[in-house]
Amino acid sequence: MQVQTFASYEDLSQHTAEHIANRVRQKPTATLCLASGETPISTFHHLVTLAQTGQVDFSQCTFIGLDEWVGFGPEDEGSCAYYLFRDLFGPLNINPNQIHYFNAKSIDLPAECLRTDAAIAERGGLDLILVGIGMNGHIALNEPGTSFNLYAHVSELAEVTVQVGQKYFTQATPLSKGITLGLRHLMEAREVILMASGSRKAAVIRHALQGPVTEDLPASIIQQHPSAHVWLDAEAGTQL
Ligand SMILES: N[C@@H]1[C@@H](O)[C@H](O)[C@@H](COP(=O)(O)O)O[C@@H]1O
Repeated sequence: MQVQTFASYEDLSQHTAEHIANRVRQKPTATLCLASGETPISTFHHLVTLAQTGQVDFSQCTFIGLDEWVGFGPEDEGSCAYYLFRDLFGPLNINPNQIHYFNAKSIDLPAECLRTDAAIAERGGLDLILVGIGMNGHIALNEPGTSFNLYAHVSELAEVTVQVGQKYFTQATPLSKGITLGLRHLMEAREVILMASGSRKAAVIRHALQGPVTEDLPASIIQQHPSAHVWLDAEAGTQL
């Protein structure tokens, strides 16, 4: 695990975008899984600029969705997919057949999980997964207590996740479950980037990186990944 702290959120975002672009230059058919949430937004803007100025080409990549609130889809403001389409897939003109995203409105969510597991396996695994970290140490929607051995699954959201998740919506929105890639996908990905920004993430980053590896703190598993980068801005790194 390589940990690096950048002076600012901008520096963190630019570095992350350059790294992802480099990987795509090396492997234009890469299978990528990129988190939504606030943290990677500026990274996405940099990626769009790099693509629009001809410095990288995503037209042969496959994008796998990381997670979604059950009952929500790309057309719903506040969903995970909504932000990805708004900030990345839309501006990059990604062809829908390059995107594999959970249908979190499906009446058969276990089948959605199997479909997603199969999509990843068919492509030979994830080349790169970019994740954020929740206030309780969740990764994607793998909440504390989730087995490290799961592939895609439906999760019961923790109370803090429901509360913090309101920031993505313009009005109070009841959330109870998520559909998410599992930590086994994270561990099997060829490369992992965990990004964190802001002082509110400093304590959970310290616990995840310097505490025991435990299912009680899902992000701690990153300590065991052979090719993991943890990239922070100065505020998120203050407790290390
Ligand atoms: N489901 C998302 C995660 O995929 C995200 O990475 C994390 C951090 O979000 P943010 O970047 O907004 O802090 O929590 C959310 O609940």
